[in-house]
Amino acid sequence: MRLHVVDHPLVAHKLTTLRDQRTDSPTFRRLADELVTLLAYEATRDVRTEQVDIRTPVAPTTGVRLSHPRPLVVPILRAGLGMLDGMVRLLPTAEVGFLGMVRDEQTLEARTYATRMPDDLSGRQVYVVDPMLATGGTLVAAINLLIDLGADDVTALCLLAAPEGVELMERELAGKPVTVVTAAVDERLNERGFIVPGLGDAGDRLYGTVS
Ligand SMILES: O=P(O)(O)OC[C@H]1O[C@H](OP(=O)(O)OP(=O)(O)O)[C@H](O)[C@@H]1O
Ligand SMILES: O=c1cc[nH]c(=O)[nH]1
Ligand SMILES: [Mg+2]
Repeated sequence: MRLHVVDHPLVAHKLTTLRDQRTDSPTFRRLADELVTLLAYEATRDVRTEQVDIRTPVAPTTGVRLSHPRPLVVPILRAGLGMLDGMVRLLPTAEVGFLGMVRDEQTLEARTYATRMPDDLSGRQVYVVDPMLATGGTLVAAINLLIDLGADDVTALCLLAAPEGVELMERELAGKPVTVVTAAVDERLNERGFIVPGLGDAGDRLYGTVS
C-alpha cells in the first residue's frame, strides 16, 4: 500500500475550516467538495488514458482521453457521498458504484448494509471516497471487496486519516495495488475511535444529524 499526504497550503487552509466546530453544515459540504477536487488532482495522476486524434480549428493533432474500461468511483455511504460530486466532476466518464457501510459505535467494527456494484471489476481503476480513515476497518473491508471483484488498482481518497488506520491498511493490504491519498494524518484515535484532533463525525457534520 502506498500513502500520499497532499501537502499544499490551500488544502491545509480548507481543512482547518472544516475541522472548526463553528463551521455549519452548508459550509462543511462546500469545503468537503472543494477539498476532494484538490485531492483528486493528486489521486488521478496515474489514471489510464489512451491516445486520440483530433482536429483543432487550426490543425490536426494528437491528444489523450480517459481510457476504457471506465474508472469506477465508489463512495462509502453515508459520509462518502459528500465527496462524490467533486470526484465525478474531475472524472466525467466514470461509472459510480455504491457501498453502504456503518461502524458499530461500541465494537468499532464495520458492517456492510448496501452494495450496488458492477459484477466484474477486472482491469478497472477504482477510486473509493470516504472522508475518514479511523481504525481502518471500513476501508480494509471495502477495498478487499473491490479486489475480490477484480479491481487491479484501488485508490482511496480520505480527507483525514489516523496513524492506527494507516497501520491497519499497511498490514492488511500489504502487497496489494492500493494507494491512500489524504489531506492529513492526525495524532491518534481517542477511546471512542474518533480521530484526534480530527473534525468530529463527518456524516453528522455533512448532513446536520446528531449522534
Ligand atoms: O476507519 P473506521 O474506524 O472504520 O471508521 C471510518 C468510518 O466511519 C465513518 O462512517 P460511519 O460509520 O460514521 O457511517 P456514516 O458515514 O453513515 O456516518 C466514516 O465515514 C468511515 O466510513
Ligand atoms: O473521527 C471520526 C472517526 C470515524 N468517523 C468519523 O466520522 N469521524
Ligand atoms: Mg458517521
